[in-house]
Amino acid sequence: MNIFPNQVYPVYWYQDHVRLIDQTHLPNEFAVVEINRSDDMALAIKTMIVRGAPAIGVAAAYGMYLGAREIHTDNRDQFLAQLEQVAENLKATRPTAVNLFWAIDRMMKTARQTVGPVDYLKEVLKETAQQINAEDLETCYAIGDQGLKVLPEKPTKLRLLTHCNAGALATAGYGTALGVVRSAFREGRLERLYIDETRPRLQGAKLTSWECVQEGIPVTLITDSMAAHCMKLGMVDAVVVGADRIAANGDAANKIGTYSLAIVAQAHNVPFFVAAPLSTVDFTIADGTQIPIEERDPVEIYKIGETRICPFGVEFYNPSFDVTPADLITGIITEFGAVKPSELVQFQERRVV
Ligand SMILES: CSC[C@H]1O[C@H](OP(=O)(O)O)[C@H](O)[C@@H]1O
Repeated sequence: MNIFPNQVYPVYWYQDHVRLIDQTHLPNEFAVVEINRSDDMALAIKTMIVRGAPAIGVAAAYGMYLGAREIHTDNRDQFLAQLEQVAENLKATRPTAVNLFWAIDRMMKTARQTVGPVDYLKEVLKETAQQINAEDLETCYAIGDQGLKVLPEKPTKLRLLTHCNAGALATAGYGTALGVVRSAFREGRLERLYIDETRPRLQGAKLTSWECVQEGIPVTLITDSMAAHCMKLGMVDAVVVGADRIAANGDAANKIGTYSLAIVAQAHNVPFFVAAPLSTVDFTIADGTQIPIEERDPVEIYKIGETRICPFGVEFYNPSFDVTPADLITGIITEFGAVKPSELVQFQERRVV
């Protein structure tokens, strides 16, 4: 159940187009962009106007419908062949979050399995994208409440720490890791949320802080390098983060800096939870070594705003994600329950594609 009056929805259908909150403008400007074409949706995903594994899955699903709408043929085989091209264009946007591929594959499967004229296929694709959107919101509510069951029982009011943004802005709404935080806050079980700023794109500082301030959730912003010190001082009762792709053994890819956070949490006996829907679990890969890691433009490192922070002449390395091994993860919180990483396989049959 959502009791937050200021809930935000980063991606949704409106009249005859898709609307996205432009997350590159937050927290200083709340801007909404209208997306009418599949190519524009692909660009919005690539440039992180919309970002966050489940959110880009929902966006890609709508991108598939927008692309279907642009195909002008009554021939089913020609329609499906052109829709496959739309799928490939959307898949080329970002490689790590499996939700993108899960949503696109679900849309393609729906098109192939639907009997009827092309116009009917288009209508079914629109309904499927809207269904994926609605399902993800319900999934986040469920993840939030499943997380409550595994958070430490003491202290009654917890001090949680999160990394990056796994909130409403990264999903269809409510959030995964931040969904657990919201559910804890709703039940009076949250003392404070510590937020890593999350260099280089600062999703923690810009997005997670913004979401929490909107809803009166008490937050403290720290730099990524402060997390170890905070845990050493006993300031954190548990860590809850999101994920972009989880392998069958429970290894989890998430925003760069998550792996080091998990090491520090283990060193200080702080429980470390990954919150994610089943659509984020990739059962086709055995472990995290097979998860593709996106590398982004180095400008994200060397510029803060318009200010260059380093001299010319240096090289850069900008991996956007890292992989936390399953043995550093206390539990994976899904919409069907929280499990040890090794127990994730029990949910494999419940992952809808
Ligand atoms: C709820 S998944 C959010 C996940 O996605 C973020 O990556 P990005 O901002 O690059 O899309 C980050 O890894 C979050 O944990």
